[in-house]
Amino acid sequence: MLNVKEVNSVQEHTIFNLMSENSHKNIVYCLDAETGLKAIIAIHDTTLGPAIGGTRMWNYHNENEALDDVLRLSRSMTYKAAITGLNFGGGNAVIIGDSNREKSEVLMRRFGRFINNLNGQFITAQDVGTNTKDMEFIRMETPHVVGVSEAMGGHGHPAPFSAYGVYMGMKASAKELWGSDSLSGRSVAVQGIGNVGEHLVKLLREEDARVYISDISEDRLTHVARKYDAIIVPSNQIYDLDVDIFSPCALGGTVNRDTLQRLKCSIIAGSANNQLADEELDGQLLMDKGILYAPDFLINAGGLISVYSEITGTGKKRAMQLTENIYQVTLEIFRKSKREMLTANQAALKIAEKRISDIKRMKANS
Ligand SMILES: NC(=O)c1ccc[n+]([C@@H]2O[C@H](COP(=O)([O-])OP(=O)(O)OC[C@H]3O[C@@H](n4cnc5c(N)ncnc54)[C@H](O)[C@@H]3O)[C@@H](O)[C@H]2O)c1
Repeated sequence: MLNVKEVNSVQEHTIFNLMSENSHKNIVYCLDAETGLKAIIAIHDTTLGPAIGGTRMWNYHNENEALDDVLRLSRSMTYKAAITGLNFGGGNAVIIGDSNREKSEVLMRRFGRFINNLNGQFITAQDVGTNTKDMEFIRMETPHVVGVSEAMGGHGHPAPFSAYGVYMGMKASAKELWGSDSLSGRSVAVQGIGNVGEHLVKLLREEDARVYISDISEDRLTHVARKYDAIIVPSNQIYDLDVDIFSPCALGGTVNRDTLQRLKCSIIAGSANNQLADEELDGQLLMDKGILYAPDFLINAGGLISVYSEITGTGKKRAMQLTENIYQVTLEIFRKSKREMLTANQAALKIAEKRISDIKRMKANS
């Protein structure tokens, strides 16, 4: 059996290895016995600006699962900001716990103090399990938070912008595949109808698409099905539907070797971060199967655009215009992917990485 020193060195070795695998810059563990706060903040890259990213509260099975999630989420924020042309770096935070039972004002405010200690290196906003009210609790302890209500000078929840960007990415995918970007009469399966999913269902139904929905929350299902006349399917059957488009809007990793054997769609376009369990392998499998994949970190950037305009004061209208541009960028990515024989994900990553390295060089030389 390992002694404490050996255990520590094994853990240290593992975490450092994980950090260096994707060049993460910083990881902060936040623990507070009084409030029960257990959180991890990961900063991936700050070449373009301060790291920005959501705070997710989720009942992770263990710390490793939380660490894995925050490392992947923070990395995708770096590329999301880069490809969208924003001057932000990538970061993310996760709070370990059940957001329905364990969230409180003091817990969020204590977490806000940890963010404040980073002196602006990390700015946060809503994600799964956190809402506008939580961001306002964090704001009581630090200015480094966005997504607060309009009454407090913010743009409110960024989800409508995220959903609009996903919708634009979906329409661009339809244009690429079918020659028309109309989604009228098309069938779409939306997995996860939370903040983003519900707004997306609204947009799709307004265009007269046939929409199937799944969620682990019965309340959400009943609410969204009634409001938008969407068709409920059991969670485990969403992958087997014979639909045109699959839209993952819950958690990451739902496009993987197992689900790819079941999916019958022609397009995958959704809001969830890190949809591909294995970017390289699953990206290639998608290509081999002839499924067009709209890269998640590109088409779900509407929320980031919204909080960027909150910080810069450029207004909601401008944020919507920038979000609409996701349509054009998605088409460009598909063209690059065909031209250079890359998966769509690789093509998008290449553009994002180039912007980061160009700016890094420019800064180093001036
Ligand atoms: N909120 C934003 O503006 C934004 C921006 C970019 C990316 N995203 C990503 O989009 C996704 C959704 O974000 P959100 O803000 O709507 O979160 P949310 O918490 O409001 O909604 C997530 C929904 O998914 C459901 N869900 C969880 N596991 C599920 C499963 N296995 N099957 C079906 N449903 C399941 C939850 O019950 C919930 O209703 C997340 O991956 C998030 O990181 C969100």
